[in-house]
Amino acid sequence: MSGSPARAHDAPLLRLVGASFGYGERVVVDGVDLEVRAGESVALLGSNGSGKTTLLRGVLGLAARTGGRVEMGGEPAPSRRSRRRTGYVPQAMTVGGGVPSTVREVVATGRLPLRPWWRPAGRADAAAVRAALEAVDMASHAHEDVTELSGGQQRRVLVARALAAEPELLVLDEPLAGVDAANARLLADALGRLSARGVTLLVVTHEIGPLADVVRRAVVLRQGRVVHDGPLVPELLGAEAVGDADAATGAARLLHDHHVHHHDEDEPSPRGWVDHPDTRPGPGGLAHHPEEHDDERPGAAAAGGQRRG
Ligand SMILES: Nc1ncnc2c1ncn2[C@@H]1O[C@H](COP(=O)(O)OP(=O)(O)OP(=O)(O)O)[C@@H](O)[C@H]1O
Repeated sequence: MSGSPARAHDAPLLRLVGASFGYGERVVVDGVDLEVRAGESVALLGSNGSGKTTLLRGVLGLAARTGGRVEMGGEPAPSRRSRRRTGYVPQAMTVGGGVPSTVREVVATGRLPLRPWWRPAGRADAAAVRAALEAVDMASHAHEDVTELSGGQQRRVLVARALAAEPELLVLDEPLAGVDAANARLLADALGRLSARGVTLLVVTHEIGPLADVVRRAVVLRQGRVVHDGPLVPELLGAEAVGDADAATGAARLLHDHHVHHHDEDEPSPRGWVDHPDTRPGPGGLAHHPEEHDDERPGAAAAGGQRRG
């Protein structure tokens, strides 16, 4: 492979090449190679402490990279542009706080990184917020105080906040942890719909549960290294939740001849799951980078993604 980055239209949405991440001197994720194509739904599995969260944080630039490289659409990441294309729902976070806010207000904060601070929210922002709320079935709660919602509903609000920035890649850390069965089902259904619309999902989870209908591919980490990367299959379901990497590796062997996770499907429809009143290509975005609001926008090709399924 040449040293130059792949052209954006050929490149996986996310690529890790020998990527290592850690804290201080300590390397937690060690030399991981991983490619996620636009439109894929990938679960990141492994036992406690195997490095799942650190890998996500490394991809997002929240944990230090100690080796290798990360690319998004063939370009070095994290970058301002890659952050715009990525939505992040952190682990075990709720929306509690001293100041009462409505659900809609919280979700609207997901739009802040996309516009200069002096520009008031416009129709495109309103449409994106509405679509994000509808995507997680929370539109009917738009005017309620978030602090009065259940934990599971709050989790859906946080997913909506990430969606409000119209990300191409949605990264979720244990989205179902502590969520009751009914809300877990609703959340999984919402993720399934997003996936069907072309949003790429990378989900850290201990409990596949209802996500089994959504996730197509499993990457299992053990002590910071990938020990399985392939289809999510029943053999693996029995092993992953308890972090049984040996069983996962066995499943990987069973699946050796079934590299089905990059199956070609119909060409994707653009990501446009929000009907904007204006037609400017929607950038991705990360709700936690309010300082990033210049007018450099990813082009329509990047915004639409090149779904390979
Ligand atoms: N901020 C930090 N500073 C130092 N070490 C950390 C930090 N965060 C995590 N670690 C260590 O990195 C290792 C991997 O943690 P990480 O949270 O990535 O694992 P995980 O697979 O997500 O675990 P879990 O399933 O319990 O969330 C652990 O040993 C943890 O103690």
